[in-house]
Amino acid sequence: MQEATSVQPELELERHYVAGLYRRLDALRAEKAAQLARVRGTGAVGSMQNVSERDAFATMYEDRLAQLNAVEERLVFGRLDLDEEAPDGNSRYIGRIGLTDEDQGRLMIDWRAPEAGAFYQATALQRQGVRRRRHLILKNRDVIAIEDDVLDTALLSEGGHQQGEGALLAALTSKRTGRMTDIVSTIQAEQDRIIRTPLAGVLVVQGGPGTGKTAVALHRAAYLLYQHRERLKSAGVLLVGPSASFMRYIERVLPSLGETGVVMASLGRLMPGIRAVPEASREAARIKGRLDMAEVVARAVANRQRLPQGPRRVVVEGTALELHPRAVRRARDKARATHKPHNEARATFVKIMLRELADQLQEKLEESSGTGNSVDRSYLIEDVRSSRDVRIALNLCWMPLTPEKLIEDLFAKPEHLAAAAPQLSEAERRVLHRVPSSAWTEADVPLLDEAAELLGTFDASSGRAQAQQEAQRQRDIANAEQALRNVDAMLRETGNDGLVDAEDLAAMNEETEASLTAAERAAQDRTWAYGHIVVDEAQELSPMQWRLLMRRCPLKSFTVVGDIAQASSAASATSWDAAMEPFVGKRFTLEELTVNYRTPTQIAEAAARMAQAAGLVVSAPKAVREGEWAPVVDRLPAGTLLARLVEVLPEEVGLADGGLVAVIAPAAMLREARAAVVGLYGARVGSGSGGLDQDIVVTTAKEAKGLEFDVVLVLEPEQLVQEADGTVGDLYVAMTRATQRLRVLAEGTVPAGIEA
Ligand SMILES: Nc1ncnc2c1ncn2[C@@H]1O[C@H](COP(=O)(O)OP(=O)(O)OP(=O)(O)O)[C@@H](O)[C@H]1O
Repeated sequence: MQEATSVQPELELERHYVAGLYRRLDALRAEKAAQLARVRGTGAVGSMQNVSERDAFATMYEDRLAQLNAVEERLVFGRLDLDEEAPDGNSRYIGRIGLTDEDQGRLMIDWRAPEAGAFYQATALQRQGVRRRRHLILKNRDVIAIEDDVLDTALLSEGGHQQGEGALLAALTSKRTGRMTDIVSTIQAEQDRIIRTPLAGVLVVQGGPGTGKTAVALHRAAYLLYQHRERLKSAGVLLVGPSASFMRYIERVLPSLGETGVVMASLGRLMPGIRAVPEASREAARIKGRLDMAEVVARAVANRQRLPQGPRRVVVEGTALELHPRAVRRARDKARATHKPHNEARATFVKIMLRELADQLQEKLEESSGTGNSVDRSYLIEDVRSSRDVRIALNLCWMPLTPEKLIEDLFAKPEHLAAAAPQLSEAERRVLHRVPSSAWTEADVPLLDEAAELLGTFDASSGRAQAQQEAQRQRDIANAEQALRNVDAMLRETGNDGLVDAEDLAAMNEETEASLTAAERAAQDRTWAYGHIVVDEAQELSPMQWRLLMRRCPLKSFTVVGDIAQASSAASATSWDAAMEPFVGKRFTLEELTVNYRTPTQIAEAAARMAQAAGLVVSAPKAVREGEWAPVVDRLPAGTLLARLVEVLPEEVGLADGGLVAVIAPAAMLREARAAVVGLYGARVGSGSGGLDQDIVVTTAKEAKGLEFDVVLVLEPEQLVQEADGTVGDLYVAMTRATQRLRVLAEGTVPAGIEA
């Protein structure tokens, strides 16, 4: 039973309490700022150890200060009144972080703490000891309204309540800003259950459009970091989304939940140092996404370990030697038997070959100088090694390679691809052909990653780069441990006794790894093993992209959210079973979200009807609210679409009333549609999720994936379908981006179902 109260005394009481919470927040901020200034003020003198300790402290205070600053908005949003009288009373305040007073008395509970679970879970049927759940609605630092869910009917007789707009509805109907906000104050029970699922294993969350999958994924990342801070802070959490504009759309949510240590990457950025563009050819994307491309890459690597056609003559210090295919094969087999990556196994190959040639050289020298005159072997090996002939010959057999070079050659040299990919038809191989130095695409990234895995470090003939990396990692860890051991000394040195409490010390213990920027290191290190990976819009991933991500998390701890019906990329999954099977078999848990929080009923139903008419199996979620408008469809004579767009746009912008308007166009129309809209609105027009002052966006369905807008205009739906090889996934996505209003402009046929 939901009630809102405007009873003045209750409101006054909450205002008073919330003002106290903000005072405490201010005090903590001032305290941390002072500690930070003091630590910085100690200067960079002293031993390395002191400097690293000071840096560790500074990072700890910076992190805490950043967290305290991030929670300003809607610091507190709930109160639970309980049956049980606890030592600190029978009310609990729920907020973004935990707060205690100077005497460690509890003022507010972190929403992720187990005791806060009932705020999201309790119902009238299963009260979980909750008598009343109160939502506090804040504007800046002031409580402007309170709204009660009374779960214990005995309380109802207290009277004085009146119906009001729910906190949830208020959140759902608010204007969009182009940036996602957190939902921490209104997480619904089915979402909360998923957010709090234990860390281990693969959790797949299927949900139709607008069911809060992205929101749930982000809150789950924050929850897991809170619950498993020690483990996840050092190993890190990776969050993967479909595009750069999507990453921009969600980037503020985790910081607003006080979490900054998550590595976020779009599919084009999963390989450090590579900034990939979308794959233009759907057919190329489909082929490159196939799992057997892993074998193709493996064969391409093996093919770079070559045998000479026949004996090859090499000259060392004026003496002619022979490189025999037989000897090369023996060395190659031994090098392969090390099971090391290509560049690292090369060292074994080279060593054996140098020995073999040195033997020959020794024999020849001894022959020419008469028996019994032995020659110093170490000189011989050096002579062989420094011979240009030998270097060229050995490189031809086993060239050190970068992943970029291997994959570039694979697609630029038809004979390389033919040898590595006999299973592809000639037509398929032609699709993959491209000129050297082409831009890397999203579909190349997993191939580059596969190649990197099989090639190993480029500078590995000496193993130097790897050794350096390992040494740096060891130094980092040693530094962190040292800093911890000397915490007491540091406290004395900086005069911080008493200001750093046990909690801070514990936090430092946990965060020292982060102070060595686990997230930054992880983002730059292709071989980093994450503690958990969250994948959004996961239906789009190709098998090869999954393979890459599985490699990044050997523990196979994943949160995977998506909607199979929205799949539109060429190599996307047709079911979660099919997507997961190659990697975890049936060992994943499938959860479903069933309520659409974004799209009003009329639009949600139109989109579902259209999808079903096209034969798509959609889990059509129940929309949580009615909209003001039914979808509008303009059927237009040929050649008039853009003129009509220019005509109706001002009306739609007016109806958006300061909110966001998106024009979603087929790729082939994008340029002219943008020109038409820019002609009207100039610099107000943006792309992706829009910029600061860009409240009108012209974009493709692919770019709009995961985003939302108050008003959506879909141009030429039939063409959107054609561009996606006749599938309606993109159109379904486009229609379900609207939070208020949808208008469809069509010169061609209007797909069945859009109109009731
Ligand atoms: N419990 C909630 N309280 C308030 N708002 C919510 C809640 N759940 C979801 N929303 C809002 O609903 C909208 C849709 O959520 P979200 O983008 O996470 O859905 P989605 O399932 O990822 O959608 P899609 O698959 O269509 O991209 C967002 O504006 C989100 O903030």
